[in-house]
Amino acid sequence: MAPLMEKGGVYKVAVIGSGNWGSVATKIIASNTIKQSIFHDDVRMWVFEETLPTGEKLSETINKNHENCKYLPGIYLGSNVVADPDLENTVKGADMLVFVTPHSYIKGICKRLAGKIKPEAKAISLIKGMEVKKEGSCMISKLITEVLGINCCVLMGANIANEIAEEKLSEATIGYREDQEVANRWLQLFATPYFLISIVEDIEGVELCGTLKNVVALAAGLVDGLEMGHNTKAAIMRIGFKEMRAFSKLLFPSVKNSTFFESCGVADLIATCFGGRNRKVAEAFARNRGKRSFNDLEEGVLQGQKLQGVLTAQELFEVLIDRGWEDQFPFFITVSKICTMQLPPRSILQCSSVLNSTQLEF
Ligand SMILES: NC(=O)c1ccc[n+]([C@@H]2O[C@H](COP(=O)([O-])OP(=O)(O)OC[C@H]3O[C@@H](n4cnc5c(N)ncnc54)[C@H](O)[C@@H]3O)[C@@H](O)[C@H]2O)c1
Ligand SMILES: O=P(O)(O)OC[C@H](O)CO
Repeated sequence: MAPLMEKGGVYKVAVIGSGNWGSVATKIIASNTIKQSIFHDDVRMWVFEETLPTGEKLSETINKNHENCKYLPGIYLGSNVVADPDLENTVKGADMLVFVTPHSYIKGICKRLAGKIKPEAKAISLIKGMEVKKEGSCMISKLITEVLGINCCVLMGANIANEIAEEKLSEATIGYREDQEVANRWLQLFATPYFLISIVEDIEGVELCGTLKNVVALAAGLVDGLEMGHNTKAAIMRIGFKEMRAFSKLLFPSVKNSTFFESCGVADLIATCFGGRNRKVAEAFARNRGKRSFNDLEEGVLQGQKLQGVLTAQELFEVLIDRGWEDQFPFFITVSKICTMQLPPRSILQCSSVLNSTQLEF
């Protein structure tokens, strides 16, 4: 008998990650795999195992109740979701790999998976972050491709996970390089009547939008904590958006202006600056006058969920210094120095007037 893949048949999907967005992404995917014959019904989801206060293992409760009671309580994931604490077993035989972990863990995960996945498998990254190496910065999709030797698209957008879990209308953007057929298959896996997706051939642009908006969201949260009001917040968002675009285009001249007007760009910036976790923790940081560290606040405010913006701000700082670009990005530099407590939260207001006076155009 011919293998299933050759008769146009069944793509097996694995999700690597089971946090807040990881669980929602799995719920969406599981609702689609069961409806579409090109996908294998079951979706295997890797769980970074932990023991709950009840003494039960998280993966066991997910499989028993079809709900992630720690990272997405109260939401039915689907009976075809199989939680698996064994990373290698999760990806065994999978044709489509969805990566959705905090960005700090992805390199270690990929190294563990090297040589253990199907060579013809395809990947997509939902991870908003980047990696900084001695040789320069590296997007997560590139890291996945380099370590695993497979094609990797990205999916980013104005996607506050808890709202999509309740099936409230949202949009997202898939970024791809060259192979549109693969991007279309990802669209088929993710699109639902409440999750509308567009596809753009600008992987770096899409991924940098998703990554850099977390730094702007920290600034928006600082402004909220300082009780500066809507006009100041809008000014901060505008300046941050400008630096997002300038940085992206300096790093990758191929990045398209139009990408910034997709869901991954301006829409995600707005959603995150009003409803995201980076904003929330930065607000708490400013209210504490910068006396409690982000690490300390993250634990208390997010209870196991992870901030991406603080690490990204530090990574961005390293890139800017390394390339000698610091004078062109006073906003990013200031946010990173506030995060490391070298500057007080109020400095965010001074850096915006500096930037306005420089009138840099990109
Ligand atoms: N939550 C959202 O609304 C949202 C929306 C869009 C994109 N994202 C992005 O998705 C990615 C994943 O975020 P999330 O919200 O799913 O996660 P999360 O922040 O809710 O949860 C953290 C996850 O990290 C896991 N973890 C903890 N220690 C670990 C370790 N040592 N190794 C591996 N995993 C470990 C935890 O088990 C948990 O699954 C991030 O890049 C985030 O920016 C999140
Ligand atoms: O909660 P945040 O700040 O990690 O942002 C969540 C998503 O990225 C919004 O699209």
